[in-house]
Amino acid sequence: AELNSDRQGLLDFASNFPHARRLNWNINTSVCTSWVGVTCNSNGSRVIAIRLPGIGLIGPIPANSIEKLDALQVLSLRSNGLSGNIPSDVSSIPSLQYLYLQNNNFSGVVPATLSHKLIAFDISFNSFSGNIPSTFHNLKGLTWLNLQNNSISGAIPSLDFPRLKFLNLSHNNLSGSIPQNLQKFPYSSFVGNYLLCGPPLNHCSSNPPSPSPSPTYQPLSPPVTQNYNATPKKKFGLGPILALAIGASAFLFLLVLIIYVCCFKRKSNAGTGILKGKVSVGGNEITSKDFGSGVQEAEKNKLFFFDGSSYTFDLEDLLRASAEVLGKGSYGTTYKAVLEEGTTVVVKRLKEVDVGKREFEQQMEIVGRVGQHPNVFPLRAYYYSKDEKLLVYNYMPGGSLFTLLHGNRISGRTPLDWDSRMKIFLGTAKGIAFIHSEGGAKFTHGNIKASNVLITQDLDGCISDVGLSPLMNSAATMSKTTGYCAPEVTDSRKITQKSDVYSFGVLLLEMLTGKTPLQYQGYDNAVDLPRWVKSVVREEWTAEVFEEELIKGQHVEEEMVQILQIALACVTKVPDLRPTMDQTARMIEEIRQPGLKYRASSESVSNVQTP
Ligand SMILES: Nc1ncnc2c1ncn2[C@@H]1O[C@H](COP(=O)(O)OP(=O)(O)OP(=O)(O)O)[C@@H](O)[C@H]1O
Repeated sequence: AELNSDRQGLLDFASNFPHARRLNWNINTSVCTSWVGVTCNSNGSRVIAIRLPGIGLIGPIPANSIEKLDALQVLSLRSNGLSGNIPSDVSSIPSLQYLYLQNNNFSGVVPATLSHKLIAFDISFNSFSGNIPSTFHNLKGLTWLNLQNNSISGAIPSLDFPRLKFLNLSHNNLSGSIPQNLQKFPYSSFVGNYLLCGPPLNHCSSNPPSPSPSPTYQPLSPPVTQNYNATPKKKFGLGPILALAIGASAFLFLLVLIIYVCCFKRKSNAGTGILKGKVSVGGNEITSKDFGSGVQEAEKNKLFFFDGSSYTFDLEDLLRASAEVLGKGSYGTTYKAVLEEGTTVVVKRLKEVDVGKREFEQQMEIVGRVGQHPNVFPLRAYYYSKDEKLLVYNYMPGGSLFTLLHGNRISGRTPLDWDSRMKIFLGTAKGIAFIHSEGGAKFTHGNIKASNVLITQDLDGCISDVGLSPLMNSAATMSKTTGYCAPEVTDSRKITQKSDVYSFGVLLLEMLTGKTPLQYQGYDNAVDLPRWVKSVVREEWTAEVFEEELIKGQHVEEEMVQILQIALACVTKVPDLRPTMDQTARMIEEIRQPGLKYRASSESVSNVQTP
């Protein structure tokens, strides 16, 4: 019954807009699966999000329509031609968390009745007037508030937004001093309010600035009473009048220049979104082929989110985000993208995908399932079109194991201690073992390496890029994995669970030696890390294998030797002699918990020469 009421609300809304026919909201199709821009909860019983950005809706929001959707969490109607007031029954839907109405023609006063659950509220670039209501006080969870470019006047109330991360009140008619608790926001949050003062704008002077204040202007101190009769009136000569005229013209010229510069800046800022083709590399903005270029206009809402993802942005939000290139890997380019509402995600733009839509979607379904293990990095959303394939992940501020191991050394920071390494050995092994248990125990990873082990907040290892190798052109995927690649894998079709075990063995050696596995030249003319380690061990120089800093640690040598044995078992040349990933994980676990009494049944471990 509730879904019926949601459906009716949507139909009542659409009935007001001739363009809405394009939405394909057909009474005979399923609201949750077929209606464009509509998202339901996981059991399909309620509509929780409406995202209709830039689809040409013109006119007022009809009464008695959207307010019927009383489980709605996201309402995005931005970049349309909507006008009139925002019905208070809509803005106060109790479950509403994200309200995006920017870039429309709304007018009237800023809505005072808002859902207490609001996290983001954006009504920028409209024609709202009136004051900022003091009822905003109730919005304790607000992280994003954008009221820029309206005609809002009056003083800024001293609002307490404990979670606010983004604030923009610029280009309104606000006046008075900026409340202290908002002074931490930048100049750009307040600029363009000529009667506003105090940090980060100019300090407030005791005389209210001219021109004369608006009716709601509240002077900071009582106005200075002027006794006009007290001073004798002076007659001005031609000189001062000329000076005044020149001064006034110079001021006008300056004003025009400032307005021009502001407009120009706004235009160029609008181009920093990924869709606009500007991304930054190492902090420098560059123009590059953007990852939105293959997105068709009609497909902008087809971002597929996995269950458990708390993100509420749509594809257009993503494409407008400002982006920074994190790196170019064998599967494509990876971007860190910061969305308008402040969320940071990672977007992988796949190149050379070798499969059709159906196969891609089937693989994504498995990837979604595998991502439920704590040591497997979950995919949050994906987009597929003929020309563009995008994958969305959480951003991990801890970076990858590669940076932790090798980046730290470059920057002179303390190397990873042994306990942390043990935790990462075990976590990563468990993650890969879980991957191998999926897909009828036939699933593989195919690209295990240090940059694909992301580091969680509690310093655990989480294996990323899961399930991508079967999607890719086989030659392309092998280009960057040579140092980790098992000798039998000549192209990606030859990837097996045992070749993953080999790569994991290389990863263990990398963490023991502190050396990168690629093209290592060393003893015995060895060219890769496993061969180098084996040659050193054969010469009974075992201690030389370990990273110097590790040797300094106390009582860990025995554990290090045990891990070395496991690593060498994993990099055994003959695939069948390598342990399984599950066995490997359990062997690592047993080092710290001998009570488990696990012994690998494989002869592989006993084959390894004890160092
Ligand atoms: N979710 C994430 N959070 C933080 N950093 C990430 C994330 N995903 C990837 N990275 C980092 O971004 C960089 C580029 O990643 P990408 O996966 O494109 O390349 P790669 O791991 O070097 O190669 P490959 O494509 O073969 O996996 C790597 O340093 C990687 O560790």
